[in-house]
Amino acid sequence: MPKKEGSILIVDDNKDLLLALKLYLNPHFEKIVTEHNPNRIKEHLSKHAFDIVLLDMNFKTGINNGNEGLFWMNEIKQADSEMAVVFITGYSDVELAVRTIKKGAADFIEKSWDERKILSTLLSVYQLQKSKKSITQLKKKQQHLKECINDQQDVFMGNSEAIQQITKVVQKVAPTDVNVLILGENGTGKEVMARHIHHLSDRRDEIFVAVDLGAIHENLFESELFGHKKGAFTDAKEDRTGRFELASGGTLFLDEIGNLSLAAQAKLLAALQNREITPVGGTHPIKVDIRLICATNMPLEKMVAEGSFREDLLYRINTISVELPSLRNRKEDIPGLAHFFLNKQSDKYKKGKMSFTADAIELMQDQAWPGNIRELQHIIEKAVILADDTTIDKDDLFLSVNNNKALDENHFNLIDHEKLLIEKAIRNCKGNMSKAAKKLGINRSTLYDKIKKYDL
Ligand SMILES: Nc1ncnc2c1ncn2[C@@H]1O[C@H](COP(=O)(O)OP(=O)(O)OP(=O)(O)O)[C@@H](O)[C@H]1O
Repeated sequence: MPKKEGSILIVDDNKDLLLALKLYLNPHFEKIVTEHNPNRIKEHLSKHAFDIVLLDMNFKTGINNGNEGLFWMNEIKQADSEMAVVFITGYSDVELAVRTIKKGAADFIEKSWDERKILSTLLSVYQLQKSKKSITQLKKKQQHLKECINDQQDVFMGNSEAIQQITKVVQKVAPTDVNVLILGENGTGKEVMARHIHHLSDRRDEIFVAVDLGAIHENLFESELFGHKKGAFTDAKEDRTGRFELASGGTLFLDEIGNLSLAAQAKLLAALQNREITPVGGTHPIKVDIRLICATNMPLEKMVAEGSFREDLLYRINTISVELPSLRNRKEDIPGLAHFFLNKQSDKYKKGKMSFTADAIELMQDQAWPGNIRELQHIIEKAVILADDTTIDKDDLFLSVNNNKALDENHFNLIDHEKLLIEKAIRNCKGNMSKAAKKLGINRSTLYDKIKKYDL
């Protein structure tokens, strides 16, 4: 016996018919409520979430124009516009039936008492109703996801020369459908930039799907990206939609593209060239319409020269490429970013209005930030959590002076670099001068001479 599901309210003035229908339908539906008085329909609807109302067309004897049924259907639709109403009519009146369906009825059944037909009509209306409900639910979820995407647009881009240049390019490129490759060190905001491009594009109301290719096992690459059919391999317990299909209509963001094996690169290239994918175990290809944005922190051109990245794939993904600067190369943006994170975190941890001292800002601008914006964000979050009052000074950042301190890429003064290296070695060796000297490749007395000379 199949699982009983679905609930029906049956409204008819003929009590014998109500009883007969209830007995007959009982094994097939989870809940059946019968009512002979149409005035009580709304009361029933307010008490229970029905899937279908099975409604008599004519209640008053002698009148069979169906108007009464249409009146009650309107009442039902006012209470619940999505409710499926199926009419019961004693008169084989096709015109009337068509009129009811035009007005919003899901279907109609005749009182001719063809049991199988009644059941099959109700079951198919129920299935349709179930699908409609899940579509409504999916739309709500999609709306929620879009709102989350918009939330993530809460970013601080910055005013540095480098960022202004990039913003100009991005504004031109975003509304087109061209593929974009975003380069940059870890934590420089590649995903944030990809979302920003999506947000500025004509696809902004569609989905943005991000895939971290570095986190996908080689064996699962195809199934993850192109989907699979139930039974295609041992663990394929049911059909699965791949990320390409999921992103169709919207933007697909492939992060860490430099991590793909050559075999996976070939499969990806074929999908991008044909703009279609075939799920693992599937028999026919599915068209996909995606805007592709890729990102990596790896030197793809060098990898092409070495043979570990396909040149044709690189050409396909980098119609336009954007290189995000490291944080140490956009120091002018550090105060803005720091304040942006400070406001966000102080709101999150309900710390009230907080501020930095000038020394704290200076210290942050002096750091190397190997983890870039992500690291800055973490440091500020930690400082906000641990702060005793609303002002964050340099000591509250828990960054030791000169820790991670970096010199600008264009700083070529040898002495400055030597000083920095000596400090770093001493710190690394926790003050053990013999070890530090060994690390630096000099003897202990030379190290002391240099410490004295540079007043370290
Ligand atoms: N412009 C920005 N404004 C605000 N926050 C940002 C900005 N750029 C990056 N972030 C924050 O920094 C963190 C890292 O950003 P994101 O994940 O985009 O970097 P990524 O370059 O893609 O990193 P990875 O190379 O590790 O994948 C995120 O928490 C993000 O919210």
